[in-house]
Amino acid sequence: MIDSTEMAIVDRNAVALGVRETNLMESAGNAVARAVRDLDLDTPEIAVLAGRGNNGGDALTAARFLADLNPTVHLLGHPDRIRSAVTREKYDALQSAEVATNVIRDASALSIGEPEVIIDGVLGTGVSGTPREPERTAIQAINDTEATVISVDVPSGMDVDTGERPGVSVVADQIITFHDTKPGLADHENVTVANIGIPPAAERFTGPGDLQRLTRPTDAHKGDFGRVLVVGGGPYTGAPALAAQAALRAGADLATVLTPEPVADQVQGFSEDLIVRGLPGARIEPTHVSTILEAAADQDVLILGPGLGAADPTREAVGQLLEAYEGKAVVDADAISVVSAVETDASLILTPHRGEFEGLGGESADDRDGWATSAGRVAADLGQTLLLKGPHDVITDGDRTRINRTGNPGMTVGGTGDVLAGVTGATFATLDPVPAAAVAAYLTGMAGDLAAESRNGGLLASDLLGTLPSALGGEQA
Ligand SMILES: NC(=O)C1=CN([C@@H]2O[C@H](COP(=O)(O)OP(=O)(O)OC[C@H]3O[C@@H](n4cnc5c(N)ncnc54)[C@H](O)[C@@H]3O)[C@@H](O)[C@H]2O)[C@H](O)CC1
Ligand SMILES: [K+]
Repeated sequence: MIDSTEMAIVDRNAVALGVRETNLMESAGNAVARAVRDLDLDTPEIAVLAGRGNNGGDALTAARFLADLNPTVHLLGHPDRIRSAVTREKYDALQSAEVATNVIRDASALSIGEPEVIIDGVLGTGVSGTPREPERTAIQAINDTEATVISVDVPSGMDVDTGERPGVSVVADQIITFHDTKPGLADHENVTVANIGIPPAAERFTGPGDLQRLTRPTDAHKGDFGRVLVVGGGPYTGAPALAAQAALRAGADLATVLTPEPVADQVQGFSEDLIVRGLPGARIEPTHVSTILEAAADQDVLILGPGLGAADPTREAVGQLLEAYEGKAVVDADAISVVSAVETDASLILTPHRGEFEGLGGESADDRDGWATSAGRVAADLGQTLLLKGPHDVITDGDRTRINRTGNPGMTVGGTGDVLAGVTGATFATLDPVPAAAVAAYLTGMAGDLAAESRNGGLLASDLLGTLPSALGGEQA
């Protein structure tokens, strides 16, 4: 079962793996054509109703596979308004093959007669709201016939995630859906899931499709995209600054750093973009917990750990903080080992490297699947989400597991973990834990790959601050 957001991500990640969209559409169209032939009708009259999106493209492809049965195609709109090149390519092939086509410029021009079979390629997962003209008239015309109706992917007009039919929608005899079933099809008794050649890797591995989760509405305003609070520093000063800057570069609106007084000026010195507040004393300790909780109250995500050090008072403070905090937090570095010792109602993403992971009771493994299994077990035991860093990162909450393959050996340089923690804080502000960690791992690794591309060696963690915006924009190394 996969919803339309995940399907669009998987679709894009399949293309990034090298599976061409035109081939996906060929497989989709062929599956629909096979369903028509399986009706075993003797030279049936077939009407193909195609919208201007890729759902229409699938239907046009099916028409070509059925050309020997002389189908009639009804294209809803002028060919020049076909949305994608791949659908336009299928349309052009039909025209070259002289398959009978009516271009429906206006709903009143639609006349589909009394076909025995209708292929419903009017609207698919790209529908938004109630069907407008001429799709609306097409849907009604389909429902007014006695034909056997085969819907491409989803019955046109249905919201495939909810099954709702806000306006008119096709009453299908059969639905040929692609790759995996969809939530809205659960109640339909005749759904066929067609494998269209999208490999499981397109779901398991992160890719550029994951960035679709970060789309921003245009009417956004300050703070919509996340206020993050970094609690770090003490023995170290660069770490909290890197994490906070990375959060901003990855899309957070505001980054505040709470750090011990003696280093507050140094941390501020790294960047005027940060809001830095000092806490009394040389390190974070239990007396600071109430101040931190108060500051965290109007933030979206806490990033706990960069540069904190492992002194006992600091560990004690981290434990008290986690026991009292009920929001979202990224837990990194020395703060990680405290998590297994406390009860918390917070929603956490832990970002351990392998050593910190073993400190949580994780078992080392000699292959990626072994690490993934072990990480799933630790995540399930903790009831939290893990982003286990490695040559390939493992993201898991014990139920869903993703693998991130971006990044390069140059990123073992100090500070990249702080950057990852910051990026994760930014994504976690607007996404659920597993998608947030998956996008963050992909982005940080891609930023590292882009930075490494323009150098041979000598990568610095701060270089990633410069390439994160390109990675966010979908640029690939
Ligand atoms: N997921 C896969 O692996 C594959 C999916 N395929 C097919 O692609 C469609 C989704 O295509 P998309 O272009 O995103 O959208 P649609 O074709 O569903 O519709 C968009 C089309 O319709 C117009 N539109 C949107 N809302 C309305 C409305 N309320 N009234 C009228 N018109 C509307 C919009 O303007 C566009 O023109 C998926 O379902 C699959 O069938 C791939 O082809 C194969 C792989
Ligand atoms: K459809």
